[in-house]
Amino acid sequence: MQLRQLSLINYKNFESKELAFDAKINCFVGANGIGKTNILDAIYHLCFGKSYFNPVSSQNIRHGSDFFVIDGTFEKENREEKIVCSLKKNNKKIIKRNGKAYDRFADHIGLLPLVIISPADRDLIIEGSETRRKFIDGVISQSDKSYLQNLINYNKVVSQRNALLKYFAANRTFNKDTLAVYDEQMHTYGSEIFKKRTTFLESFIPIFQEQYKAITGNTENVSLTYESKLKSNDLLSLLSKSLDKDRALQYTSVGVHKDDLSFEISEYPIKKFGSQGQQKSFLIALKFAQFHFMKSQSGTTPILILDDIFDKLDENRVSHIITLVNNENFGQIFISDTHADRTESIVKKIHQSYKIFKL
Ligand SMILES: Nc1ncnc2c1ncn2[C@@H]1O[C@H](COP(=O)(O)OP(=O)(O)OP(=O)(O)O)[C@@H](O)[C@H]1O
Repeated sequence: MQLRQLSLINYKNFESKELAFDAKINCFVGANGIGKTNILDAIYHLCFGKSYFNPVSSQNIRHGSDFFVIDGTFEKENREEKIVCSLKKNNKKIIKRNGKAYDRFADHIGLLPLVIISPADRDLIIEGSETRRKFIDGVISQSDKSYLQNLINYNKVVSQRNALLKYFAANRTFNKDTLAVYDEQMHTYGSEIFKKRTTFLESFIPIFQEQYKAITGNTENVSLTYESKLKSNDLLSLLSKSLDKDRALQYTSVGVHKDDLSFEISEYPIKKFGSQGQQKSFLIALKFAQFHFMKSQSGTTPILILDDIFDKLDENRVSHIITLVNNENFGQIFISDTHADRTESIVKKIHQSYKIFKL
């Protein structure tokens, strides 16, 4: 799959921009704040219907304008896919595929697989567990629509259960039977989510380990572990055990909405004990593993976006990444970097066709 052309109107700092891409490697180079990441984000926007960096859609409209349009022509399995994503201030966003607007944006997800690696991914290491759950859920949902539906149903039941716990506390009352209805539903949806997360991670973790070894030259010992209380108990008994606690807290303290991933280097949390380069390598391995997983699930080679990934990596690691990109049949790649010379010398080593856009 590849993106052939991109045109932007009033998207972030671009009033108007037209770009035609190389089928393999495209690099955006230029000074800080010039708009390199904004172009990458526009590509992400076309594939996912939203920005990777700014979830408030209206803030992606260029200051002083009242709409944006992103227009891209992709080629997937020898078919042209023309995607237009537009937003007018105070209106709903519209995403059109070959001239036809989607009723549900969720239907667009998965059509154009893409993996992005950006400095913002550091949140996966430093932020709370929600970011890591979102990562797993995002990867699984792209190839499994029923997982996404289960997740939506589960989250709805959790908020209803929380509202009920609050109601009980406010009115100094309690009804075991009403709560049991929610517990049953949480158990049904939650067990399915737990099963799919477990199966996903069983195949994902070895790919991740392989990628990390390839990036670092097998010099470090890292681990990625799925943490869930459902590993040792079913959700119904967990809910029953934590009933007194939940009533006191007025929210549901156990369930798959509390699952996490633990990231360790030499058996210590990478958040506290990993260097910046080690953390970056860990994130790149995580995203490369996502790339391979998505490729095997969808049969389509995702677009790969590498936003500013070379900073803080030593020459060895950069050269291992180049070897990986060379060997492993990656498809179209978009790269941003502030150093034009560094980028050119790196992409030359990839031995593929490339285009450099100086912004
Ligand atoms: N809605 C908007 N309207 C106008 N300009 C915007 C808007 N949103 C962001 N910008 C501008 O976009 C610029 C940032 O662009 P971007 O993040 O793409 O830079 P970059 O080239 O990747 O820089 P760096 O090398 O520092 O990462 C900033 O100057 C910012 O003010």
